[in-house]
Amino acid sequence: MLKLKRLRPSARIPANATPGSAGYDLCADLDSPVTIPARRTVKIPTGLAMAIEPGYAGFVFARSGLGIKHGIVPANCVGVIDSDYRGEVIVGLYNHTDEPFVVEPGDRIAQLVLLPVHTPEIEECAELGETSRGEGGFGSTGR
Ligand SMILES: O=c1ccn([C@H]2C[C@H](O)[C@@H](COP(=O)(O)OP(=O)(O)OP(=O)(O)O)O2)c(=O)[nH]1
Repeated sequence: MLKLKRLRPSARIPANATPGSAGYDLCADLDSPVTIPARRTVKIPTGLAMAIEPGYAGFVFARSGLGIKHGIVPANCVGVIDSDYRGEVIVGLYNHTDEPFVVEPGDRIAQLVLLPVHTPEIEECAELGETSRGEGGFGSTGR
């Protein structure tokens, strides 16, 4: 169960996920349209707070239409919503284009994906254990 709390009556509770869908749409909780200037970030409120079950976290991803067609994506790439966070979920949207972009009240601005997270105790050590990859990375296997 994902517990959601409306912080304002206008906030939109996302529809339940359908089989096969990974994300819950997050909507802009605005009184009036907000403009994201070119190459700028604007924090868009969702009007929602949530209690994610311990052992999980929420990840705020771009919607592909908004990102690919309009260049509007979360400024922090992917927002992380901690399970103990009880404040409002905010989506910082960045406008990658040279034109202003208008967000209308109720627009679906991002999607929330809930994923299990592993948070083991940290152990500092001198040896990490051998692997066939070793330190190879950053294109070491070619294109
Ligand atoms: O896109 C985002 C990212 C985060 N948050 C909220 C939920 C999250 O649990 C909290 C803290 O986020 P994060 O840990 O990424 O922030 P920080 O910059 O490390 O600050 P803090 O010191 O508050 O952890 O802010 C959002 O509402 N939207």
